[in-house]
Amino acid sequence: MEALLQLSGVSKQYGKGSQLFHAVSDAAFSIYPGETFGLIGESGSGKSTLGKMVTGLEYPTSGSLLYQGSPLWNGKKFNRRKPGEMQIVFQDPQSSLDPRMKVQDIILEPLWALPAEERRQKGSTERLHALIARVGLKPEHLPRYPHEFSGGQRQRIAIARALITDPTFVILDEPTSALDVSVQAHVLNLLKELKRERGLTYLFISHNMAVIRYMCDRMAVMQKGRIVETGTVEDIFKHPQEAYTKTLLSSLPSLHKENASLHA
Ligand SMILES: Nc1ncnc2c1ncn2[C@@H]1O[C@H](COP(=O)(O)OP(=O)(O)OP(=O)(O)O)[C@@H](O)[C@H]1O
Repeated sequence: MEALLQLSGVSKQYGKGSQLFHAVSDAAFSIYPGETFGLIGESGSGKSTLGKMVTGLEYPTSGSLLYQGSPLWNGKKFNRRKPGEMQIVFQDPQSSLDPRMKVQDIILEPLWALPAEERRQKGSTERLHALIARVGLKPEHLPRYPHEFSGGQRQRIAIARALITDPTFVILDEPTSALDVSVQAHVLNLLKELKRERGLTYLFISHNMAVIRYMCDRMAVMQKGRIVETGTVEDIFKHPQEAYTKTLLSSLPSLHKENASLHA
């Protein structure tokens, strides 16, 4: 099967000279259609930077990124190919949703990148109402502002916003880390259902092993900008090869409450 996304030798450096900082070094992995690929590592390990490079929010310093076999990045320019095909959901819906915009405008905003006819079709009232109902929102929520909602509801708004373009590939960057544990489980289950219903492929970024185990098929472990281990979630949980992965796994027992709520 052809990879949906294939990274090789992807690096990102910030600063120059004595300030030079290697945020991501030589990252390589492939994500196949229909899978959820997890990226785990502690804070500052470079996960978000990698996610941003995949979507063109940050440009790599070097390396190759292929989407369905075609380069996303040619060394100078990011080639978005089909607008809206790739979307991202960020960790903190409080800061990722524009507080001055109404929910309806926030959800419809990504459609402005599409050609007029497609924008009209995908932005129809019928489709918008069906989508918000699917993520657990109501039509009366549409004229309101983000601050009027709870954290979980705001993340549902962010999910609707990501899905309005009918993407193939969605990057979920710590999508539930800012939420209460009980709300987390609901949002994770919603993401799982949406993936099944829409045939989505996910890159799921998290620092939480329990969440990665619940959500992902395969995973990569990142430490200080480098990918130190890649494999199926089952293999890595049963037979971690790297000391760093073992350390991440050893933090799991303290997360048993989170696990319990995930499986509730
Ligand atoms: N624009 C920037 N300029 C300089 N350094 C940056 C920039 N963006 C990120 N970094 C640094 O790169 C490193 C990796 O950051 P990144 O946000 O990718 O890590 P992360 O694993 O996603 O962590 P977190 O979960 O805390 O977001 C961090 O040390 C960060 O300070």
